[in-house]
Amino acid sequence: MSNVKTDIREIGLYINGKYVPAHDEGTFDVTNPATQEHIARVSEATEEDVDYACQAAREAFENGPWRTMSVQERTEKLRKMADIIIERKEEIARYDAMDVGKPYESTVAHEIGRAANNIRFFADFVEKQGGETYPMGEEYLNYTRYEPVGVATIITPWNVPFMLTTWKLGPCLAAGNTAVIKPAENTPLSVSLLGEIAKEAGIPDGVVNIVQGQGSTVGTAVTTHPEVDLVSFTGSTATGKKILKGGADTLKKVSFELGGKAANIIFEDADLDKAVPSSIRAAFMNSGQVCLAGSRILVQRSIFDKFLEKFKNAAMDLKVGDPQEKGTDMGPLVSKEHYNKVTSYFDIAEEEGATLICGGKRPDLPDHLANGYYLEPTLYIHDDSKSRICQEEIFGPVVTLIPFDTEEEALQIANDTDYGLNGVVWTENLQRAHRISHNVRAGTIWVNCWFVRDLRAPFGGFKKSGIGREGGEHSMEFFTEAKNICIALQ
Ligand SMILES: NC(=O)C1=CN([C@@H]2O[C@H](COP(=O)(O)OP(=O)(O)OC[C@H]3O[C@@H](n4cnc5c(N)ncnc54)[C@H](OP(=O)(O)O)[C@@H]3O)[C@@H](O)[C@H]2O)C=CC1
Ligand SMILES: CCCCCC/C=C/C(=O)O
Repeated sequence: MSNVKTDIREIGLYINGKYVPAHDEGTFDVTNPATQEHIARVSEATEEDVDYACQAAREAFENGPWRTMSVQERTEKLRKMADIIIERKEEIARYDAMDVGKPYESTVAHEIGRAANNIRFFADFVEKQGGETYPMGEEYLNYTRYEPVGVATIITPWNVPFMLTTWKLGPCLAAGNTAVIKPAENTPLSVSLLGEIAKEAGIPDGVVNIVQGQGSTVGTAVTTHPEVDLVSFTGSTATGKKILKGGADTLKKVSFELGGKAANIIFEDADLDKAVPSSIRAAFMNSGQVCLAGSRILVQRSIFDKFLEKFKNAAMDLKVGDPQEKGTDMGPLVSKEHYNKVTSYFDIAEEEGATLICGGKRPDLPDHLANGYYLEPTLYIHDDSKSRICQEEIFGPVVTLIPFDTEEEALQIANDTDYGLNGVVWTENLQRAHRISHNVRAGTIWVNCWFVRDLRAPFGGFKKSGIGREGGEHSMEFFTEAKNICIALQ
C-alpha cells in the first residue's frame, strides 16, 4: 500500500519501511474542519499492528545499523531528512491546513522550516557532543558514553502535528533510538509523510514507524507495550496522567509537555505598540489552540482602558476564514467536539458574571465555509482569578482580561493556577522584569516578547504543565543513557 494521493487520501500505517493496511483492514475517516468535507481514510491500527510496529522498532534498534553506525553517517541522513522537509514544505503545510485548519500561509512560512530545523539542530548537536573524563591519578580513568535508550514512543497533539513530532523525532533519532509515532487521530496527514521522508533520506527500515488511530486504544497500546522504553508525549495533563500510570509496570522513562494557562502581564510602563500586537498573537495564533497561549491577560488598572481599546480593535481586525487562503489570520477550530468544548465556556463565562467585550459567536463567512468550526476572537473581562474561565485551559480563541493594581497582586494572580508552562511580562523597568521573571512559577518567561524559541534552551513546564524538559542537552539527556567506563591503567 502506498501513501496514495487522491481526492480522498488513503493513508496506511508505516511499519518497518512500508505503508501497510491495518491487520483487520479497519479505517477511520478524517474531515476538513474548515468545511466538514471528508478528506482522508486512514488505517486504524489494531493491537497486532502496534505490536508489529514496536517489534520492528526493537529489531531495528538491537540488530539494525542505526544504533551502531558512525555519528557522521547518521547525522548525514538526518540532514537529508531536513532537506526533504524543506523541499516538500508546501505539501506538508497544505496537509496541516487541511486537517488542522491551520492557516497555510503562516505554517509554510514558519512552522515547517522550524520542523526541518528540529531535525538539523539535533544532528548538529550530537556531532559536537563530547563526554566527560575523570582521571583518578595514574591508576584509573573514567570516561562517559551517551548511548541510545532503545525504542521511543512519540505521541503528539493535533494543534501542531508536524512540527511537534519532529521536535521529538530529531533528538530521538540523533541519539540512535528507534521510534513508534502516534499522531492525533484528527490530524494524521502531515505526520504520515514522515515515513516516506525517512525512507528517501536513507534511514533504515524499522527506525521510524507510524501507527494511526485513537488515543484511548492505539495510544494506550503503544505507551504500555513492553518493547517501548521511553515515551515522549505532548498533550493534555489528563492524558499525561494516564500514560504515567500505564507505563508504571514497565518503568518507562517519560518526558511530558502538557497544558498551560499563561499569564501575560502588562504593566503600566509597557510599550503598548509592541505589547498589543504580540498579545494578539499570543491570544489568537492557531485560533488560540496553543499550549503557550497568553490566555489570561493581566493589565495594570491605570492603563486598563487604553489597553482594552487597542487590544479589542486589533482582535476585531483579525481575518477569520479559509485556512488555505492568503491573508487568513485564524482558521476554524479543529473539530466539532472541540468547537463544542470551547463554546461551552461562553455559557460558563456568562454564569460566572464575566463581561463579554467582543466575539462569543461564529463570524459571518462565505457559503463554502458555512459548515466550518469558526469562532470570532473572543474577549472577556473578569476579576475573579478563581473562575473557571481563568483557571481552565479553553484552548480556543478566548481570552480574559484581568485588572490588577500592584506587582504583588499581579504575581499572586499569575501563580494562581495549576499550570506552569510559560508566562509573559511587558514592562520597561529592568529590575521589575527580573523580579517578575524570577517569581512566576513557569518553565519559560518571555519578557517583552512571546514565543521566541532557541532550540538549545530548556522547554517544559512547572506544576501540572509537564515532566522534564526538551531542547538541546535536555532532550539529549532524555533520549540517552549515560554510561561510565572505568579503566584500570596499571
Ligand atoms: N506543552 C506543550 O508543549 C504543548 C502542550 N499541548 C497540550 O496538548 C493539549 C491539546 O491536545 P489534545 O489532543 O487535546 O490532547 P490529548 O492529550 O487528548 O491528545 C494528545 C495525544 O495523545 C493521544 N492520546 C489520547 N489519549 C491517550 C491515551 N490514553 N494514551 C496515549 N495517548 C493518548 C491523542 O490521540 P487522539 O487525538 O487520537 O485521541 C493525541 O495523539 C492541550 O492541553 C495543550 O496544552 C499542545 C501543544 C504543545
Ligand atoms: C502554533 C505553534 C504553537 C507551538 C506550541 C508548542 C511549541 C513548542 C516548541 O516550540 O518547541
